[in-house]
Amino acid sequence: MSVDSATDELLAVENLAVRLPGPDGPVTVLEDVSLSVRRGEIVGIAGESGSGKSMTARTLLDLLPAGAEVSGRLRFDGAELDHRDRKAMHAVRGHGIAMVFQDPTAAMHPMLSIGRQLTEHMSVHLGLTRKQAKARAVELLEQVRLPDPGGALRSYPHQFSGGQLQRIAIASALAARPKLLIADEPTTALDVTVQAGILGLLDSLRSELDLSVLFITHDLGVLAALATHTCVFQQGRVVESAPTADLLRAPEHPYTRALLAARTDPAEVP
Ligand SMILES: Nc1ncnc2c1ncn2[C@@H]1O[C@H](COP(=O)(O)OP(=O)(O)OP(=O)(O)O)[C@@H](O)[C@H]1O
Repeated sequence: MSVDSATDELLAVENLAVRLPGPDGPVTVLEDVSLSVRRGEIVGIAGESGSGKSMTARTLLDLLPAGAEVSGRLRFDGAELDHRDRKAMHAVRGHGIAMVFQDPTAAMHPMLSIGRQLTEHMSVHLGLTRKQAKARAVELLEQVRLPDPGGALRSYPHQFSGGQLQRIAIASALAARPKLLIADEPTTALDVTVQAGILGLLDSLRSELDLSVLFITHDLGVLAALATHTCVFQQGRVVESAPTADLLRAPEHPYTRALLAARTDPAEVP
């Protein structure tokens, strides 16, 4: 590996295994998972429901259920991460890695204005004054191309469309200037055109902020124009890992081929 590619690395996961307690003893949910993300790169994680995509994200964010057994190596931003070191994991979760989910309202309070949600979060976690937090909130909403950021701060979640709410959730996730954004099916609940807007936004943020993105999806096709590299998960393992263009053009693993074949072309739906 050249020096350049070594310093370029933001995240490296090596031989990660996760076991969760079950009624009949520990259940393996991840086995021998390895992947890496460079700075300013979007990497896709694809696989069916239950394949371990979210568990991988939850391991990185230290959000595993109590009693989880984790083994393997995690390296983030040049430092070895010890998943047993709660303080170090907490620091990474707070500042280095942020997450957006399929349902943007999941992390929002329906009765609080967008401004209050964004600024309170920043006052508590980043120690900003009210004025600083408001200025930062406007800046964040501009970054996610939400029209009229000032007006948006005075509005409530129900006044926005699903796509706009997802932009606000992304703005909130960017508040602490994370280096890695984990996006777990962020466009699955959206119309196709709105979906394209969010994908375009993530790619712009990637280049403007040198942000890395781990994009989780069950739809391999979404990754075509977005992710440079894709890992395909099946039953808690990475069965194929390749540059996205190669993987889509010539999938090697039968499971990847099946995933591609299972894609529904909207034009074919009667
Ligand atoms: N709290 C839990 N305790 C035990 N097993 C769990 C728990 N949560 C998830 N699992 C199991 O872990 C495996 C991986 O689940 P995971 O949520 O990572 O899948 P996924 O690929 O993200 O699926 P989806 O697209 O539905 O979110 C599944 O077999 C699931 O049943």
